[in-house]
Amino acid sequence: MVRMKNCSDNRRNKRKRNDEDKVKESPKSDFAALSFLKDAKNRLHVSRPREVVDARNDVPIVMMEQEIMEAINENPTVIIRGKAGRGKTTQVPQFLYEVGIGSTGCPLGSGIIGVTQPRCIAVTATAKHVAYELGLQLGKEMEFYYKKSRVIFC
Ligand SMILES: Nc1ncnc2c1ncn2[C@@H]1O[C@H](COP(=O)(O)OP(=O)(O)OP(=O)(O)O)[C@@H](O)[C@H]1O
Repeated sequence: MVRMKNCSDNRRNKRKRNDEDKVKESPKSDFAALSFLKDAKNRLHVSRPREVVDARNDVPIVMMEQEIMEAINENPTVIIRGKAGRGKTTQVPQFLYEVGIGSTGCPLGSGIIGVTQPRCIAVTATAKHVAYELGLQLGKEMEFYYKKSRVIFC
């Protein structure tokens, strides 16, 4: 599980330092999939508008991109727990998209990056927001559906 950190909490800061030590002790470079994800040629080019770049800097989860991607690389299932508005829904799909997950040749599997939402209105709003942040055309490069299952597919 990746748990999002609250910097004002001393206990969590202590845990953060411990986590950093663990990362130093166990280099992750042996994983084939991680090599793929780190290889710049597999990354998809995303050109975000300046205001999007600035806005994303204020979203807490963006600072945890590397930690989250390493967890995804090493585990079949990853649970990310964090307060509302921290960026789980809108940012994690962007992390995946940018490194080429879902694209042909990815060792973690090709296909789609799928996001679910519990309400129709959230489906539309989230899809529009993520498409805007990634500079993708909704309906062409990114799709969304809300039928009985209320599932959004990006
Ligand atoms: N449709 C939207 N329009 C504008 N800004 C949005 C939209 N959706 C999300 N955001 C912005 O992105 C930030 C992260 O939102 P996101 O939905 O990814 O958080 P979350 O951690 O998934 O929250 P929750 O647990 O409630 O689903 C929000 O704080 C908000 O500033």
